[in-house]
Amino acid sequence: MNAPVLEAVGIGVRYGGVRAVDDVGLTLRPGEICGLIGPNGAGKTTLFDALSGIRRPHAGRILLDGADITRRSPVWRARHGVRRTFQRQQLFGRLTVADNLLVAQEWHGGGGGLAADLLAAPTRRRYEMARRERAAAVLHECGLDDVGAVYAGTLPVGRARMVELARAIVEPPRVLLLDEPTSGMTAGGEDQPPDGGRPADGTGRPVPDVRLLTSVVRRLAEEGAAVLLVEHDVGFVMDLCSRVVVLDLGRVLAEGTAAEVRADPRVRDAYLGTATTH
Ligand SMILES: Nc1ncnc2c1ncn2[C@@H]1O[C@H](COP(=O)(O)OP(=O)(O)OP(=O)(O)O)[C@@H](O)[C@H]1O
Repeated sequence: MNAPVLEAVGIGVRYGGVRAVDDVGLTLRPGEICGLIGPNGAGKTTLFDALSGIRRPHAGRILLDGADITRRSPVWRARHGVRRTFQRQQLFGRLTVADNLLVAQEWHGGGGGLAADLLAAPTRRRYEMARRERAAAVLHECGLDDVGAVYAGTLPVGRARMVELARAIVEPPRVLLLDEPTSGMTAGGEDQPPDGGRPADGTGRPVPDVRLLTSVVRRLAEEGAAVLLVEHDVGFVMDLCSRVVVLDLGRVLAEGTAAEVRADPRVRDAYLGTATTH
């Protein structure tokens, strides 16, 4: 088994008296897609906040390639390949979709930063072209060809979520944390009218966002990224994830393959009885 890329050991996060995350351990290996499920308030987003550096845990350590990054900033983590999307979108609404990706490339180091600015003009142009090609390829893969010039704030929720994903992966991630990525996305069928530039399936209809998302996540994992996703759609999680971790009241209630977790009576009692199972 390959070495973990990201490890969380004994993580604890409190809000005043509330133990939102309590002694949680988690290991992510390159190439795996891991689901994080649990009832509302279980601590999933709080754990994401700790892993991505937005919230400092009061207990525990977070390791990237075995090195302690617990005190590193969110920007440092993003630059080192730990990327996330948010439950409530955080796009730059007054920038175009293409510019949202451009800004992410600068933040994530793909722009070359000051080093690129100081290089001779031909080298700088090569950087610039490579960067634009990567952005165009990711926009295409995410079904966003037709909205590159559109202001991100004007997009419907599902497509804005795809832009968030595109922004997180425009420079290749090592760890990708997706917080409820399918919420607001079309699953396909009659609710999704054809529109120009989007990839079409065999029937000529555009490929639904959820299917695009699935294929992007699988491609990233095949290329060695570790993916952790929070999702209330249990059917989606069970289909996509090789491993599932169940949180309840801030603690890990169960962990295993999708089949193991589904069969666990404690998980059924705490969560699956009430969850969405498409
Ligand atoms: N900013 C905050 N201040 C105080 N308490 C908070 C805050 N954010 C979350 N909590 C509490 O921490 C606990 C964990 O919340 P969290 O949002 O991490 O759960 P979750 O599993 O992501 O829930 P959901 O599925 O509803 O998004 C809950 O009891 C919640 O009320």
